[in-house]
Amino acid sequence: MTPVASAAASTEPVLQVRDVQAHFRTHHFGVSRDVRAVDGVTFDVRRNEIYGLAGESSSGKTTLIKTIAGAIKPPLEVVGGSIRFSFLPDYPGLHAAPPEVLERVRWRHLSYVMQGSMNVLNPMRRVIDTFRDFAWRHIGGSRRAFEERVADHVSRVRLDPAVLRAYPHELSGGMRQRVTIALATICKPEFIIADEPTTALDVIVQKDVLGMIRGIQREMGSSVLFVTHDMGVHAHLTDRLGIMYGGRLVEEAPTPEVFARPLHPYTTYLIGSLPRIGDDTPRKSLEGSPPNLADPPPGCRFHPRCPLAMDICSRQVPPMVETLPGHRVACHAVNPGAAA
Ligand SMILES: Nc1ncnc2c1ncn2[C@@H]1O[C@H](COP(=O)(O)OP(=O)(O)OP(=O)(O)O)[C@@H](O)[C@H]1O
Repeated sequence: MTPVASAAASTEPVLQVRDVQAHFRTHHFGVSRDVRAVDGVTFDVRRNEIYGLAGESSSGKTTLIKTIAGAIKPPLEVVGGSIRFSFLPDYPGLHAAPPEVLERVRWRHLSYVMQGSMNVLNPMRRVIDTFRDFAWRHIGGSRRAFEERVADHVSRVRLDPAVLRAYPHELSGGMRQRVTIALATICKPEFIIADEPTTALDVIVQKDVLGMIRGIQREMGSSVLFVTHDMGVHAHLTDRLGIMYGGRLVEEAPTPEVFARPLHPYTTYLIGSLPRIGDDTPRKSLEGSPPNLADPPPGCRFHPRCPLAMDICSRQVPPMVETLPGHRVACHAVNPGAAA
C-alpha cells in the first residue's frame, strides 16, 4: 500500500450532497403515506477526512447513507436533490447510474463497512473466495499474486492469514469485522461508507477496530462517511461532524468544535447527555419524543422539544447558516433574522 501524505484533510469534496430528499412512500387500501426520512440534506465530504453523521434513533442517518450508497429499494424513493461523487461526475447519484457503471465503481472507488459482517460474507464460502469475488477483477494479476496480496492485507488488520481458509462462522465477531474492513480497503477505494460498524462489538475490540479504520484511512488518504449514534465514537474518530434531527442536518462543524462549542440546542443536549468520569450529576433528559416523519411538525422539527423555541420556530424552517467559520447551524435562536 502506498502511503499518502495525510496532514490535514484537503478541502476538495469527494462527495457533494445537495438538498437530498428520500422518502418512504406507501399506498395501502387507498391510503398514501409519505415518511420524510431524509428531507433536504446538504453537505460535502472532503478528500482524506472522516465525516461523521450523528443523531438519535429515527433521525434518518441510515436512510441517508443508503441513499448515498444507491441502496434504494421500495418503498424508499429519492424524490429530490443530487449526490455527486468526484469519481462519478456524470450521475446525480449512484441510484441513477446503470448497473455496469456501479459494477466498475463498487469496491474499487467506493466500499462499505456495515454493522453485521455476515451481510457481506457468504456463510457457505471460505473468506478467500469472497475476496476473489469482489476484488480480483479490480486488482488483476495471477491468482497466486492476488492471494499473496490479500494475505499481506489481512495481516495489516492484525489477522492471521490462516483466516482466509476459514468459513465466516469459524471466526469471532471481531475477526469477522476486521475481515470486512480488509475487504472494504483492499482495492484502496477513494470513499468508504461505514454504518455503525462497531456497535455490535465489545468495547476493547471496538477501540481496536476504530483505530484500524483511522489508520488505514490516513494511510490511503481516502474519505470515510461514518454513521453512529455514539457521540463518544465520533469524538475519537471523526474529523467533521454532521448532526441530524428529524430527517434534516441541524449542525455541522469540525468535531472538536462541535464538542467545545455546540450551537444547536439539540446538539447541546446530545453532548450534555454523555457520561463523564468523576461527574455524578444526573444527565439532562430531553422532554418529548422524536418527530413522526409521516407528519412532521411545521417549521423547525425540533421546536416542540426545544428549550429556546420562539414563535417563528413553528412557522419557518430555519436555514442552515455558516454562523462561525466552518460551523453551520440551522436554528432561529442562534441566527436571528436569517430566515427573512
Ligand atoms: N421501510 C420503511 N418504511 C417506512 N418507514 C421507514 C422504513 N425504514 C425506516 N423508516 C422510517 O424512516 C425514519 C428514519 O429512519 P432511519 O432508520 O433512517 O433512522 P436512523 O437515524 O438511522 O435510526 P437508527 O439509528 O435507529 O437506525 C424513521 O422515522 C423510520 O421509522
